[in-house]
Amino acid sequence: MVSKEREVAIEAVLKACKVCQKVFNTLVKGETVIKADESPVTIGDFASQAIVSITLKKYFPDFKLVGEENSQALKESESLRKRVTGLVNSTLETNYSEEEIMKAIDRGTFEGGSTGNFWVIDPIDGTKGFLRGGQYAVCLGYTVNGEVTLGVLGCPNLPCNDMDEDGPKGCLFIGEKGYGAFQRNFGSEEDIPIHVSSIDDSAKAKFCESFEAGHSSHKDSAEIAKLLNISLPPIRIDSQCKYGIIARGNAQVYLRFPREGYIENTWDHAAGSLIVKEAGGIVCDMFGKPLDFSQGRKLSNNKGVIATNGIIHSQVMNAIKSVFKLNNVLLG
Ligand SMILES: Nc1ncnc2c1ncn2[C@@H]1O[C@H](COP(=O)(O)O)[C@@H](O)[C@H]1OP(=O)(O)O
Ligand SMILES: [Mg+2]
Repeated sequence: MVSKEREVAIEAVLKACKVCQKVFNTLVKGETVIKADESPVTIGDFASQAIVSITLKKYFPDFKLVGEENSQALKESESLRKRVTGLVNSTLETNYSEEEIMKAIDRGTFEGGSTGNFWVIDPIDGTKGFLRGGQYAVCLGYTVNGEVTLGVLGCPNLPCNDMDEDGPKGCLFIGEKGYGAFQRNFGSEEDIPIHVSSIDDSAKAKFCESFEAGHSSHKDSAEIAKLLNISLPPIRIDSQCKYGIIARGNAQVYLRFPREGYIENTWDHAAGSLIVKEAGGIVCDMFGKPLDFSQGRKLSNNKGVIATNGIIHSQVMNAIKSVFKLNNVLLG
């Protein structure tokens, strides 16, 4: 059974990916002088969130949305407002006013929490990857009583087949609680079931982590990889695409160790973590606690993120424990 939410989420994410690709092709490539407050990524973020919000409203008029963006910057800048409005209208072939676009973006100010149904959107996850022409994702999750039940990731630059850079690119990952995980390539209507890797020997495993060392300690993950006898170099890519490559078996371990004090946002993990779980993997924080999406806009009960194929999960958690004990970090 395919839920209405799932079909709507796919439509919303595909349209948002379209606007992101348009922004990249016309602004990132073409624009040489960019004002700080009107960077392509800012414009793309707002346009993507507006498109997702407008699409959700079409089918679910009372929807609630936890989104990364709000319209404050658009209220303060007429030219930003005009550009975002123009982009949304040209992509959707509509004629929304600037006020309607800002209202759509501001649907994303919902606080989330442990009760009721709401959507969670990261309009462009991996902004640095987006600007580099690397990996980024449009990430849409659906939460029921504090638990993610649906996740769709749109990954416009991700190779469709393994990590084959020479083949076709652009795919969706779809996960629905109890129904498994799927990949749908851009331009196709076929949902291909995906599953985590069956590798049971950590020495043969591949791990992935943030491209940006500032987002996750590369030093700690290298120590953990050494303990696990992982010899292959890490796959470093931006965004929730990392969850996608774990879910389809290109890597077995995703390690995320942010700096002390950093609390993750729910929109950075909602969709991807469900997709890995539905593909047969395990997702938790660095202490082994499940990610708790009932705490509002932040994962305030968690620290770091670990995703594995499940089979080598306990080995990975043991290696994490010993590395952080060695480094005198208090483990819960
Ligand atoms: N210091 C940080 N530590 C961990 N994650 C961060 C940090 N700063 C930003 N992020 C978030 O990490 C996500 C991208 O992570 P990755 O490294 O996996 O690509 C982004 O959503 C980004 O948030 P933002 O969307 O506000 O830029
Ligand atoms: Mg993000």
